[in-house]
Amino acid sequence: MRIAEIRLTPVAIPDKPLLNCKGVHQPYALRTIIEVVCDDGTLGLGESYGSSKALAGLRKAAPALVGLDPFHLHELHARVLAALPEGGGINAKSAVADHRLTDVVTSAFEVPLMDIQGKLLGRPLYDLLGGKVRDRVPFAAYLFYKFAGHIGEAPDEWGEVMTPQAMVEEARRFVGLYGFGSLKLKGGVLEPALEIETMRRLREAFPSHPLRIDPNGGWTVETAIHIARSLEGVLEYLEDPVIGMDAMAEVAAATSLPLATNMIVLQFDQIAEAVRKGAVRIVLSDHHYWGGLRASTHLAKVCETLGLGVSMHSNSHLGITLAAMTHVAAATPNLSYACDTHYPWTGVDIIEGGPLAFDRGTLAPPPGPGLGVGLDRARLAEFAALYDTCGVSERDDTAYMKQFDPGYERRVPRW
Ligand SMILES: O=C([O-])C(=O)C[C@H](O)[C@@H](O)C(=O)[O-]
Repeated sequence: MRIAEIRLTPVAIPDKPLLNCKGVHQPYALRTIIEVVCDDGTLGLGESYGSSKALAGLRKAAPALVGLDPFHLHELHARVLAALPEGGGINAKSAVADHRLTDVVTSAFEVPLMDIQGKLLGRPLYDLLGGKVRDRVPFAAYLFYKFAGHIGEAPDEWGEVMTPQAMVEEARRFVGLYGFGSLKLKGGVLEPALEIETMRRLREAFPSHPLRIDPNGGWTVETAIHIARSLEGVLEYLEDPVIGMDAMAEVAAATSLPLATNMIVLQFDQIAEAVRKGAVRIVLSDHHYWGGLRASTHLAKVCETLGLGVSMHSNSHLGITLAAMTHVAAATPNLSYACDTHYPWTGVDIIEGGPLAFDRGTLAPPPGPGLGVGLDRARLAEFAALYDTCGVSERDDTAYMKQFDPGYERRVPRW
């Protein structure tokens, strides 16, 4: 059996005006849906970033994969490296490092190949990762400060969330609708005193929910140490308070709170320095850029060996990604924190049966062989058409923020 055809479909999905330290989410988030078809007709599904750089990398590598045995994942990586000899970075979120394009592209194709493997074997994907160690995977509510609505539009159903009290209401709604048992706040948006107050109010309102805050490196070392010390005993961990390995190490040394990251440890060769410097105690995995699902379980093993915790990062995404995250989380013994997910914010999907439903904040890996999800082709066509017409071709939270506030400047750190 060999790969016969690969189809790449960029899609745009409606998103909410969610704030972070660099601006605000545009009205549409971009993704690429990947279909890998084998010569016997078996179809594997995947989902990756929708930025033009990611799409260009996927498009360039795809022809080189025709003829590949879907079980030969080392060869997949070798073919991606050969097809993208210039390499390069993608999806920069920090001053430290980009995600490696070749890892992103390998990851993007590894998921559909493993979906195919599962379908051929008649086994769920988690069985190809060592079998599941939990039946249900816990996810965290991903709380955002937000504007009431997009420019020129009526307020959305979540309304404006720009105060600590409004955030408690957002959290109540998330917990009420989805049953989430952990809460993560996207910070770096309001001035530090207000974000400290937000976390304290969340603690009062949800006394037993683990809490975390992630300003995406939006604080100076001084601010971060102040906030960390103020929230000791309140948070389970503090994610990427500052930019850079040395700055993270300085904050880590000044607080008892464990620091987590998806900004200073993005690939395997950054782990050793982080450990040497004592910069982080928890690494956030993400199969989209760590090299795939198997690489995510390898990361977990490395973290276990080094005494680091493992949690899971997300970006705006659809159900193929959520299914993949759930399979890998189900098969990762030491993934001991609830996974991040943006999924409820978009609330639409291109998978058959509509969006996957959380129960008590958890998801079971979809049943059936492979990933366990199929494509709703009408919905795929709808969001592909939206990609062509929506006017968004790159994520640029800062440019969109300037439409709300012409004086806004991108500053990291901001506070
Ligand atoms: O944990 C993170 O760093 C993220 O979730 C990255 C995202 O891009 C987040 O900052 C967002 O959606 O604004």
